[in-house]
Amino acid sequence: MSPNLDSPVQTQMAVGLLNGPINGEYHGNNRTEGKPAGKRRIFVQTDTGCVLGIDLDRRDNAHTVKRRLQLALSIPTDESSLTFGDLVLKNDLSAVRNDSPLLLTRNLLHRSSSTPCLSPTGKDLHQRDQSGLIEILGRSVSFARMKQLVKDIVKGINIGVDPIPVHSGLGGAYYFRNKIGESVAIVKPTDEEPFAPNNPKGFIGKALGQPGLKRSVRVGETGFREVAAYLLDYDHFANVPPTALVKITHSIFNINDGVNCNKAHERKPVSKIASCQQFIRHDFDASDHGTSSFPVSAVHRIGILDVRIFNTDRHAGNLLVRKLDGVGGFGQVELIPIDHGLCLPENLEDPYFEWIHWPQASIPFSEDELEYIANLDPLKDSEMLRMELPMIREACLRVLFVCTIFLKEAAAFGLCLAEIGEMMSREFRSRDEEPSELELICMEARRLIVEKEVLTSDFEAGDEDEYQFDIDEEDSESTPKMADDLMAKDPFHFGFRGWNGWNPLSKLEESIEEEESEGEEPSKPAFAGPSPRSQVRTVSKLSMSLKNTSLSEKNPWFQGVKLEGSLSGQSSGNRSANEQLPGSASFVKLADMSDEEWALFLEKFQELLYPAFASRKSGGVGQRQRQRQRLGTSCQF
Ligand SMILES: Nc1ncnc2c1ncn2[C@@H]1O[C@H](COP(=O)(O)OP(=O)(O)OP(=O)(O)O)[C@@H](O)[C@H]1O
Repeated sequence: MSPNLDSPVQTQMAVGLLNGPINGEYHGNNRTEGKPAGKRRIFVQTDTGCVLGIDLDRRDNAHTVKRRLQLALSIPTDESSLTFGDLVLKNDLSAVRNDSPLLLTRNLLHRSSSTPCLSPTGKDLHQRDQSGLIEILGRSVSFARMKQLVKDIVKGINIGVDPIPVHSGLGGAYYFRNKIGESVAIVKPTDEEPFAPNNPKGFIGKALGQPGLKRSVRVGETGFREVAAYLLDYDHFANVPPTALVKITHSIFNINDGVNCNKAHERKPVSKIASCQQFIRHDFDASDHGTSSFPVSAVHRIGILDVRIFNTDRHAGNLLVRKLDGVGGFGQVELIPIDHGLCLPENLEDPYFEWIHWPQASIPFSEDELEYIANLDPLKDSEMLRMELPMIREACLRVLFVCTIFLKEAAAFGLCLAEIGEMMSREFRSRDEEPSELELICMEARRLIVEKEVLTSDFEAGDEDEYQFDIDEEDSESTPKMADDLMAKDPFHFGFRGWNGWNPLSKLEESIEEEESEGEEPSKPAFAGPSPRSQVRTVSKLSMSLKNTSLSEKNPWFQGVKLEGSLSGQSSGNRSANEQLPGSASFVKLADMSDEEWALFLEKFQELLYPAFASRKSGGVGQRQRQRQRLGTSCQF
């Protein structure tokens, strides 16, 4: 078959397991144990959703994989890129582990959201597919429960119990059942997410890997986030149902024909990468019921998880409620958090915490909760996720890092869940979205490290006079053109320099004394290292003051930056998969810092927290009473 990427292909065949060029051997489900050293099996998903299993041996590299895909899918090797999380695989495949899902994207000229999902060619591929109906991708001990679940589903499928499509929600989802017809799992294929090519509900138009419903979460990447939330929920603290990433084959799944997105009429078994979560019997969700019966501890535990993972989609529909009356619960209920596909975004944006105004969230954390929070270790969390979900992007892990530190310090300081959630949430003033206090702290930390770098390099070069001259020139003679140039060079630095002669520090100095005498003596900071209080008070007050100032009013450049997304759209000489995400309306980017800058950033970030919390506490009542004009950004429709 000659390559014709624009022709509609109406049918989709089951996954082909492409063996090595010289009769590579496949070892069924006994993957790692049965394989000779160096053998791995990977799953390659095209940007239109098609999934192919490929056995690799030591000699394979990205080029040989693409060659084999070219034979199967007729995509010329020079017109496609193979990516694995952040990595564009040029040649070396050593970072790719057994059972990893890779993404094959066609280069722009040949990529179109209307391009159909190409079928693997050749009947023998189909016939050689020896992989099981459902295979768990990953080997965490946390998936033990999932193994039994998979067995139950396979038994159901084998005796002809069909899955049931889920009608609610925007994405494709299916209840898979056991042999007696009970729903035991909800399966959400990654290529049926909102906007993904095979979405069954009409929300299509993007290829896998492009920004999705939330701009900081790419299409096709919600599945591993669901798993990340489960894996991070140590000790089942927040009650996230067991969840795993699976490769699953069934004819129920949806394939759009790629031209006008009609469903293919002929249903054939098709393989998908999907999240698979245990089905939890429940009575209603939190949107159907008053929240007063919700246990304080359940709200706290879910809130703690949401803060750690920066959940942008905790709407009431994503909290299942189960009555405990049957077992002597007397009106008590259990909460089950679901749908974590929009957590761990690649940038800080606006989270959505439904619980933020529930009275439970204003009750102080219990001793147990404080102990759980104190024991959280973002370094360990990141290592664990890298190990279990190797496709996870570093940008997501940095968000996890920042949020976990923020939570730990805030809880140790004595803030309650509602206060923490509010500090992480953006506000809308005069129809402008403004950065959250958390974002302002991050922006300030970035500014400080840039400033430190500039000072260090200038000090080393011994040209203090010249530096002073530069500053003066910037301050007095900035024009839009110059501002663009400066932003391109150093957006954070410039963004917080005095604007149009207005120096926020002069205002701030006046209020420091007042506030100190008014406020209670705050508790000790939880972070180790030198007390940052005196050093950082001024800069932190700058952030807090900015929070109470309309940024776009004071700083015309700021608004421009936000609209253009320049803050998040920097590029570097090194091409990485990360760069494919276009600048979004984020105020601060974490992913573009080098390791050294990141370490410095975390140090500055931590230093800035204590004064920020103190400021929050001292102005807390007024702040909380202020009417917050929040526009819902959850994804519930
Ligand atoms: N683990 C579960 N157990 C039982 N029911 C579930 C579970 N997960 C999801 N559901 C049900 O399936 C519905 C759709 O699931 P979910 O909200 O996760 O899908 P979605 O497409 O991501 O939805 P949304 O567009 O609201 O984000 C839910 O409203 C809920 O009723």
